[in-house]
Amino acid sequence: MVDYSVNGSVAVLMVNNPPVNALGHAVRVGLKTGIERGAKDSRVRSIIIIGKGQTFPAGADIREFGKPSKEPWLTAVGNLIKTCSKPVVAAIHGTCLGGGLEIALFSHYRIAVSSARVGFPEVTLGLLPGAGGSQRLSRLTGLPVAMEMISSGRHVPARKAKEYGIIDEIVSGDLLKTALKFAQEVQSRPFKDRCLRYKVVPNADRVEEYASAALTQVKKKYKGFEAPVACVQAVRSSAELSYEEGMKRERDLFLQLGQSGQAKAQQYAFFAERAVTKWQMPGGSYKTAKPLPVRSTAVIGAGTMGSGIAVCLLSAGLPVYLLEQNEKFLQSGVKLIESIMAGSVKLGKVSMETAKRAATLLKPTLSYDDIKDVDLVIEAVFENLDIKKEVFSKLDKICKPSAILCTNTSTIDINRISSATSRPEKVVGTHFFAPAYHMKLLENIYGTKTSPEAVATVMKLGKTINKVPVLVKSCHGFLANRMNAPFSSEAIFLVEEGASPQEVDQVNEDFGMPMGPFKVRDLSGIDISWRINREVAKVLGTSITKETRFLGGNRYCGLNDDFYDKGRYGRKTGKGWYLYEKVGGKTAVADPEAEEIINSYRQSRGIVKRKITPQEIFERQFYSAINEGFRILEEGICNMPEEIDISWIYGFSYPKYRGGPMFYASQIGLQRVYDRICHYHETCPYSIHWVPNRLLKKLAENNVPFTQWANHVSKSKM
Ligand SMILES: CCCCCCCC/C=C\C=C\CC(=O)SCCNC(=O)CCNC(=O)[C@H](O)C(C)(C)COP(=O)(O)OP(=O)(O)OC[C@H]1O[C@@H](n2cnc3c(N)ncnc32)[C@H](O)[C@@H]1OP(=O)(O)O
Repeated sequence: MVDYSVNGSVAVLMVNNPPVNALGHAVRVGLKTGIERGAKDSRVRSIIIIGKGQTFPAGADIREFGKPSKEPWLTAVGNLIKTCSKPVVAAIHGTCLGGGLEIALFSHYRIAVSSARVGFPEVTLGLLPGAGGSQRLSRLTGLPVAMEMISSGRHVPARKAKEYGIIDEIVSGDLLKTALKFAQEVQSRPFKDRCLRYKVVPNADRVEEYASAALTQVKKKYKGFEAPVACVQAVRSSAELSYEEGMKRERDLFLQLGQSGQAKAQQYAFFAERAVTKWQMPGGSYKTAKPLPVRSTAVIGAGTMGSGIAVCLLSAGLPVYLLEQNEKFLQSGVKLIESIMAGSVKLGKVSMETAKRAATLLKPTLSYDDIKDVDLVIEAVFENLDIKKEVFSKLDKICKPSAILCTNTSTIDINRISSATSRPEKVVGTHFFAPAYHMKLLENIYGTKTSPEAVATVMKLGKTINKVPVLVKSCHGFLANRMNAPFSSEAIFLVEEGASPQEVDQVNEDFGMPMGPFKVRDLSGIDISWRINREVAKVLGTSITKETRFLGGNRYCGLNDDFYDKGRYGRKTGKGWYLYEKVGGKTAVADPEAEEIINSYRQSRGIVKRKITPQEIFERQFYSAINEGFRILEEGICNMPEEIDISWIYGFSYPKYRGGPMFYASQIGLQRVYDRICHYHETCPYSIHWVPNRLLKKLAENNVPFTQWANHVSKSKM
């Protein structure tokens, strides 16, 4: 795990633990032994620590977290480096993160190639640097930078790290050769004063000012997360306490966070995000299917979604033909793209160069002929099967045979769309979430005839455009919207029965959702849900009237329709479930007129308002979604609960510190969740989503641990 060799007067400790040289137990033992050996070796006058393969150690081995820790701890290894009688040089390439940066900061010198990045991403795992990083970094960089770096987990490019004082020299050429030269040069220099613990924290007297600014920032930016606040507190202690006391404070905070549910959930989310990249479908998987090259693209439809999707492709450097049916719509799409780009530059999310390049890559057109040679098309027209089929039939005639034809449908079965083409194997769903340029989830959907090659292409495309792609099997609503349906229906049923929109939103926001369901409805537009309901009714061969209380045999609430009838479409009209300061405003306040609409709706239907507890609001929304999640698993719409959780985190901004709805259910205990679902099945009849799922029942009865759920899924499918 750590290879020891001597080159002239320099010992080289080469960490060899692919893929990221994580500092697992064997590596820690190897480093300890290597340092001790180098210190004793009479040929050796200095020591290099370097990573084999693609990176310097990228941190502790996260898989060891939560298991009994085995000595030596990283701190003990670091102390050996720090007190070594010979100077130690960290030679950095790739990603020097977490425990890796701890090792580098314990070393006497740090050199790095310009492509390297350094950082303390522990906060993203619900933790803070636990081996003294919060005490040493501030001594090098000063308090504001240390507070920001550690509480954000940001990866800092080598050049910036040099400016901060973290890196001593940026080197070029072969890293090992350069490091050997550097290590020889430093042999004659005194190095004891290089030890960071003896340095004074710059501007320590301004700690109060820096800490309060940092706390205001993190509480706003990372609302609900515990670790960022603890990170600021740990850095703060480097200025307020002695080094030893600061180390103790850091350790206490580390242990406190380590035992919290948030850390467990965030670490689960880390691995879940990687698990979903290992997709599988009948006939292929990430291992066997090869993606086709995507060098040129087209987006059909320049509305809000189409333009947002174009921004994603353009930002990744892909040429985009933007196709519309008339000049007016086309120009409005181009304007929208320009304004999204300008906004992203202003917010520092996109560089000016990227925006300028994007402008040259955008090709607005009214002609299908222009897109005949593109590698991939994404259709983003109105959510209507007939319109989509018409578009796909045209694409089938025009596009080259190898082109991948994607649809940005949010609900319609891919098989129904692909039936309009002679090449259903090339048709695949790419469901973006609004706003498309911001939300990270890309729900990719395969139909019965979609080829693994087409899937591999859109899974790769997702990564290219900086999304988190999750693969699901086609069905009505797919994964995300299928689970969202009971979740948001229950919100409206709760208001129908007696809760206020504010009470429902508050419960959701207290749980950590960035916005409650009624604020979301106001944002996306009450007219949109009104239209979707009519589409659903049409598919069911019926229509919606004032008397409609059931749709397709399921409970239906017409409150949304009453708001629509009053022209209250949400933010876009300045009023919806809430009142806004202006048309397009963002500040939602309770509105007596909205309350009146709700009251008269209840009266006209003979509904007696009742008091509903926050607990009931929470369970009705989240447990009904979880029940649907198990149904989705049982039907094989996805393969593992991680796919559901990642979809919620990146599609609906579900709080990462709770892991996702399925992980959350595992923490509550499946038997309890199942019992409550049975309870609501009795008390809220007429909603099919409360029929308790069989897979959930089976897993609950057998007390199956979360990690085994996926195995039971495949068995239940056989
Ligand atoms: C009494 C008690 C006293 C207390 C004493 C406490 C002492 C504590 C001391 C130190 C604590 C240190 C804490 C840490 O170091 S926490 C870890 C910090 N590091 C990270 O968070 C980095 C995580 N990794 C990444 O961000 C990326 O993987 C990256 C390194 C940027 C590489 O990205 P990419 O090239 O895209 O590769 P993947 O992300 O797909 O990863 C490839 C596979 O490697 C696995 N992996 C990555 N990092 C780790 C890790 N740190 N530990 C274990 N495994 C890791 C990842 O899961 C992929 O695996 P697979 O291919 O199976 O999916």
